[in-house]
Amino acid sequence: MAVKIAITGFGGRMGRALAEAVAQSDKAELSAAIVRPGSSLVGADAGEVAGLGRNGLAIVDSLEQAQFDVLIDFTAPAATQVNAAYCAAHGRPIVIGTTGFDAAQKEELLAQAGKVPLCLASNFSTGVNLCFNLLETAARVLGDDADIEVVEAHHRHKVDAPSGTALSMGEVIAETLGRDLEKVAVYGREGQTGARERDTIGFATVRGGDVVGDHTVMFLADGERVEITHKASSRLAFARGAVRAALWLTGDGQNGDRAAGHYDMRDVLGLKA
Ligand SMILES: NC(=O)C1=CN([C@@H]2O[C@H](COP(=O)(O)OP(=O)(O)OC[C@H]3O[C@@H](n4cnc5c(N)ncnc54)[C@H](OP(=O)(O)O)[C@@H]3O)[C@@H](O)[C@H]2O)C=CC1
Ligand SMILES: O=C(O)C1=N[C@H](C(=O)O)C[C@H](O)C1
Repeated sequence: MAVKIAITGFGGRMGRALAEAVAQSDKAELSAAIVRPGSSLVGADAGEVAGLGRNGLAIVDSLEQAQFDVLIDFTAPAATQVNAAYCAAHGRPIVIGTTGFDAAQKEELLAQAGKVPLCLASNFSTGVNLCFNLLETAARVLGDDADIEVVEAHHRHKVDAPSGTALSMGEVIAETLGRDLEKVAVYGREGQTGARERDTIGFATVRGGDVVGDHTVMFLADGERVEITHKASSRLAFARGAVRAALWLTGDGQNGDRAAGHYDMRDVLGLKA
């Protein structure tokens, strides 16, 4: 039996990409498409809204009206909090791609992982998760001799900065080097900054056009530099990863749900040592 997937933020860029990724999977089916309460999309055909052709599923505006085995949520921090609490109260696994949480929001969100399996990742593409492992190696080999800078570029509509992925890259590097990212991060530079301090990790943000998501980490040493770059050219790269995570959380609908807990995409891909 196909795993029943519900998607919140259905009318958004990722909501539509997720619908396409679910349609491409032979192990999953779209069972609910949820939008903001009162949205003009309520009652519209989900397949048509996603550009996939009519599928007979009417869009709804609350999780109470949805039947599902697992929820995929790419919305905004406040909405994700509410949706995760609903899943925890109703024993449903949840995949979360939303970025831009502050520390308190993240702590509250992760408390739900005590009740249900929860997969939270700033980036669900296979390539970025591979990059996290490459960054660990690069940091181990070069980190003490190199200045480390993270540069990211995204489309003009993105509302949070730096991107969740850039922050995750910084966290992976800082953890590998035994540094505390909160203390060493430098977010943009302007004016009389003084010379660069060796242990800092810099972040630079570019916003514009239709860039799906570019990330480069530079390890800048004396006489040489290494750059690790990922460029997404389609949101399907994220959406397919999120569907894979949803199937993984439910044991592909065959083996029952995973144990309650906090997972990420590197768990799903088996990329953790
Ligand atoms: N982890 C990953 O791999 C990726 C993560 N992202 C993240 O996913 C999130 C969404 O990105 P994207 O699809 O581009 O953004 P969009 O703005 O296109 O979509 C967000 C959707 O969430 C809905 N939404 C926002 N707030 C609420 C609310 N309070 N209640 C109900 N619905 C709400 C919006 O509804 P409405 O239109 O009515 O406002 C919209 O449909 C971002 O945080 C982004 O950073 C994006 C790509 C990949
Ligand atoms: O908002 C986006 O578009 C993206 N957000 C994620 C992030 O903040 O890292 C992932 C991806 O880069 C696209």
